[in-house]
Amino acid sequence: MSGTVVHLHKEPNPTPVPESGPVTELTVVPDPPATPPVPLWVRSGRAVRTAVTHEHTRTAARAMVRHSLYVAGGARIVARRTWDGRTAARYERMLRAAEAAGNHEAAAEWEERGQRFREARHRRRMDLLHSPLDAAKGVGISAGMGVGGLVLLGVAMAVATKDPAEVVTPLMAVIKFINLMITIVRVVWGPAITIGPFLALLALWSVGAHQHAAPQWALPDRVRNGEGEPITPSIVVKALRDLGVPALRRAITEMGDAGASMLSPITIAGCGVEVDVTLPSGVSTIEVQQRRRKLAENLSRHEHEVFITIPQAARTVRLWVADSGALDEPIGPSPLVTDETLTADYAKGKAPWGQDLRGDAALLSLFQRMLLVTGMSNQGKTAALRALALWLALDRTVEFRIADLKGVGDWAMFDGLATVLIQGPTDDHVIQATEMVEAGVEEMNRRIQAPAGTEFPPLILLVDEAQVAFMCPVKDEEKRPYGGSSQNSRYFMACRKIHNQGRAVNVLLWQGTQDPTDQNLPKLVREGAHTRAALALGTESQSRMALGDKAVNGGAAPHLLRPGLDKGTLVVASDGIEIPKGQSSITVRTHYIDNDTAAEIADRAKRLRAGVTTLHVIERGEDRDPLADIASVFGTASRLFTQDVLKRLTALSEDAYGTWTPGDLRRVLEGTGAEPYKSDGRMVVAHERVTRALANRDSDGSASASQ
Ligand SMILES: Nc1ncnc2c1ncn2[C@@H]1O[C@H](COP(=O)(O)OP(=O)(O)OP(=O)(O)O)[C@@H](O)[C@H]1O
Repeated sequence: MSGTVVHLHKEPNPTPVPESGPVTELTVVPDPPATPPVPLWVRSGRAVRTAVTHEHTRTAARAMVRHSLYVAGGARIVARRTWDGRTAARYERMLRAAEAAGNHEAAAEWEERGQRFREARHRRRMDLLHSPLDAAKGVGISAGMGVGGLVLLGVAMAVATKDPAEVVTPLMAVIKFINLMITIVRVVWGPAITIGPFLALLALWSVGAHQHAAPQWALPDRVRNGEGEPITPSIVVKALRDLGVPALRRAITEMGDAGASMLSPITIAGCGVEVDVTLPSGVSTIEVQQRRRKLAENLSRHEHEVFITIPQAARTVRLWVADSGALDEPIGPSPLVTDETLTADYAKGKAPWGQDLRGDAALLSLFQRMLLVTGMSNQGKTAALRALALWLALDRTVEFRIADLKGVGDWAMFDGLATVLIQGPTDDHVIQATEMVEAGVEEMNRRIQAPAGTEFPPLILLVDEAQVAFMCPVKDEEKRPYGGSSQNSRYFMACRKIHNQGRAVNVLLWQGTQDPTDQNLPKLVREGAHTRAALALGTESQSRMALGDKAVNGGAAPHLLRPGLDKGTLVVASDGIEIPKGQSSITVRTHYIDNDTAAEIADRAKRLRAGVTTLHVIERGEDRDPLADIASVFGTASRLFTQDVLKRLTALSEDAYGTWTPGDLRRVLEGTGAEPYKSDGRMVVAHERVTRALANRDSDGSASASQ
């Protein structure tokens, strides 16, 4: 017993090791108890089940059923074809199809054709009534003429050979020939009778196999899952029939094979095919559009590989179906990368942004268009926006002022290229970005007031991650919020002003924003953009915010792009890009330009310019104390004209007061008791009143501070 025990504790007094060395103790491990044998019937059952359910068995069974059914299916097809050929069934079917599709013109035409067919058939049948007599007569005459001819030939031979027996020689030769024929037929007939049915079955099998005339489950895997299957009219019609729209199903069932008359010719379009479907009456385009996933599955495609748009023709949907997997292939590099000599032209040029689904270059005109790019996080919004900016930067007349409210260096390459570059997500950065856009508004106003015909270089105010600005809770000293969308929200109002009037004087706002909501992208701002583009979004309502109702009603569906997989793919609604007639949007797969390459392109753009000094922090008014500054510019004067106050303030700080107007001065002095007033017909400011206002404010401030 002790031999089978394994001690888990250390031996307190280890046995002394004999001098000859340690003794190895062997432990006897008992055999595990023998499992009772599984009864034979259970084992046989298991073996049978494994054999029956094995993939090879199933494939073989499927093949057997399939090939048998091909023969039956082939027979059905041949019978129908024969029936169609001999009766007016085809015309009836086409007539029903045209009626089901609501195409009464075509229905009338098919009815007329059917009528003509029946008349011709009637004539043939009537002819057939007289024909046995005519045929018998014909046979009699030709036989008589044949025998006569042969006898004449025999007579000629008899005269020539002087042998009267020759008269019947030609006749006998023909009789022998007929006899030979009968013998041949007799020999061949037996085997033909035996082989004939097999050949007929083979022919039927071949027709059935060609048409895949077997139930879906019995077809080979390749055909069953439709992988890589080309899109044919019958596949499209079947996909539409099984879409789950009862009216469509009924109409197509009534049409039978003639359902294909709903389709335009299927044409190759880029890495897929395109087909227009004229829907039967009673089926609306929206019903098809809403079932995109089902339609895609019926066509053996993924949802993102089928696009449904509404062209101009009434009751018509346009389907674009990608070749299986083609959309997952990357598109080539941007021409900005491959062509180092590329330059841009703001007014006449178009940015090479990517490719549309047809594989054609997607070129976007940026001329006098406000831009809005939205999308879920990390889908390529910044990259898409930056690609446009990089192209436009190759036009040396364009000035950029950029606020990147994420600030992780995505726009760092614009340092030395943009005149303003704000990078960071804090409230301070939002304040700076707001002031950048407000300065743009001032520039816009200056331009609007310039003499007519003045040319203005393009000024692009670019705010990436603009939602940060809209959501900023900070208020300025006049209690005006920087964020929000109220009438006194500073960022919002500045954007609206640029949207309203900036276009004509080339002051343009480009914004990139994430996950749009009514709060982080107010309606008026999103609708102010002329070019709206969206990467993958979460919901249809976001798509509506991003692109507008019109685009989404017309089939734009960025919410159906696959987050993560469709990075860089945008749905674009703009008149700056060529959109197929009748469509309201276009899907563009953009070229990706990474940070390093972007920096190289930015360097090229910098070389085109004489050297730009980038301002990183905007000199802000509130860093100074306007009232104290006004008080300080009087010197010994008791009062000054408002114009002189402004001049002296500008001399004090060009950045803070260089753009001030008398209105700004009035705004600061309003309510202080030191407002400008008229003296001898000119507006003046009194030194003593300003000093008093400053003293009052300071004492108020200290009073409130001491409370
Ligand atoms: N056109 C494109 N093709 C392929 N991949 C792309 C494309 N554009 C962007 N990507 C990929 O997506 C990643 C994120 O891009 P980007 O930073 O532009 O997204 P974003 O939407 O601005 O992100 P976020 O706003 O959340 O910071 C890139 O690092 C890149 O890998």
